[in-house]
Amino acid sequence: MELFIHYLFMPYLLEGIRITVYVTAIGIAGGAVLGAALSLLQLSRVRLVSLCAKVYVGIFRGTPLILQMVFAYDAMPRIGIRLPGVVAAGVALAANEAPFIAEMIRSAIASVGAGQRLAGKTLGLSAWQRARRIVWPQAFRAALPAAGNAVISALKNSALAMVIAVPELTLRSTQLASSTFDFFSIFFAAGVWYLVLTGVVSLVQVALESLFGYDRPRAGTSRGAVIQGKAPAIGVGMMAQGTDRDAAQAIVAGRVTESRLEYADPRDKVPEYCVEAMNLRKSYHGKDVLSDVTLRLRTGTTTVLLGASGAGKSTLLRCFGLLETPDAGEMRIGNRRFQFGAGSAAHYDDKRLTTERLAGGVTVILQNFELFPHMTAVENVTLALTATYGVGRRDAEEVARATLESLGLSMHADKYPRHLSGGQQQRVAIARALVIKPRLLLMDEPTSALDPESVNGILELVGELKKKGDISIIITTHQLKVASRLGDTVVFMNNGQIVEYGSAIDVLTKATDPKTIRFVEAFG
Ligand SMILES: Nc1ncnc2c1ncn2[C@@H]1O[C@H](COP(=O)(O)OP(=O)(O)OP(=O)(O)O)[C@@H](O)[C@H]1O
Repeated sequence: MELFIHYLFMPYLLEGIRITVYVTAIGIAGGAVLGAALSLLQLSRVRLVSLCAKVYVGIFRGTPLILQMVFAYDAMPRIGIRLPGVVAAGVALAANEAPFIAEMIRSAIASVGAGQRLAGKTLGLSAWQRARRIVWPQAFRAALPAAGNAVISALKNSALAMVIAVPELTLRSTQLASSTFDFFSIFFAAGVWYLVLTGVVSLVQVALESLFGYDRPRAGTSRGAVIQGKAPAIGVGMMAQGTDRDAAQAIVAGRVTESRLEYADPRDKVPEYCVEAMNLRKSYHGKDVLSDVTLRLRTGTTTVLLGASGAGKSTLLRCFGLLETPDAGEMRIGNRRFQFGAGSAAHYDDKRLTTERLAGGVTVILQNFELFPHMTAVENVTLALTATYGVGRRDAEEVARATLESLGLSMHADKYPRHLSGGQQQRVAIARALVIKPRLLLMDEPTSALDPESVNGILELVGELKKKGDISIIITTHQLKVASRLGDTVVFMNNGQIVEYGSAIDVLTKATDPKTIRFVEAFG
């Protein structure tokens, strides 16, 4: 035992630990930079670039680290690069770790669903803002466990640096043991030090996971607390009441018009129709999903797109929301006109569609809410105000809290989405959409994931929104209850076509199309 303690704190071995940590640090830092570059290069549209990246991955993943260490130390001087052993070992470790880190980054980014990016688009965020505010923070959290493993494996792999005579912990232990023949005490002490180092990495990993996890408690600001302290108001009809809320709404109104991206269409130039579609067509992989859709929806009304699963409702809604571009046809959203297909000279890229969406005051509430899980409810609602409209953080938060309060969510403003019920999450999604004062609100299956009680709550909420009359709403659903309660107009879709159109009562009770009749009978 005495010998073990003696070796445990022996300066000769402690110096070995310092070198081990140094080699590992070079390996991880270099591997992270190289891995990030590799993950980007592998996605390159230039085939030669992506091919080079893949060849690199193939070579460094397929050969032993020990060979790479020897190669870095022996071969580099032949091309005029002479590195000290410690650095050569770190560089070889970095080159070896890079493909694994690239894979870790790629899978962490892929773990952020497409719906999250789409939700960012509905709020008007640019591609850069979506990456920075939505994708990377979630990918970072997803990568933390794998990153901890990568550091631990680099720490252990650094022992291979002994083959190029780097005096790290393992080499020093070996040298010491071969001169004293006290193998057990020396290797036991070295093993304990490796455990301490990997233990520290694990602790840092756990701390980071908890720091960036979705369960950490979040306190509201003092300004938020003032608004939170009031009795919750149920229903959007109450949004206009109460001086705090008026003030908050006035703030956003003022900031929105001052912001860098004003509505291109003034609100007083209200068109008769909020949406006009002429011969819209859309196909995926050669299969027609929308066929010659022609439709006109009056401004200020609520339209329900009804139909069986796969009828094309969501696709049509995404086209109206400028999240998808039809292959052919014409569309008018508010005062903005769009032409698609052969006769159109317009190029609708991501940036143009975002600008048009903002100009038309269009937003979409996606199926399954798509709240950002790394943000609290109030942060979700604040995002579009700060990122898209340039509202200051404090003002934006005040407006967001007021909006949440008006939807009966003041008690939940500082909770993460995973701590909210389905109905509460849907309300937050509605608050996130309403806070930017849309003129056209598109809701994709807003009640499909909810229990009957929450469905009634959402129907009431949208009903109150309708009463305000300054917003046009389009809802997709396959629930007749939604159509009968909310639809001024009901459109029945089948196989990408509109087969029935009229008032809710007409479509639900006097339909002439056989598919519609069967659907109403089956679900009525
Ligand atoms: N991005 C896509 N790529 C390929 N096919 C797609 C895509 N989006 C939709 N589709 C296909 O288009 C058809 C219509 O889908 P859509 O989601 O519009 O129907 P829906 O009526 O909204 O159905 P649901 O009620 O189940 O949401 C389906 O067959 C679907 O598989």
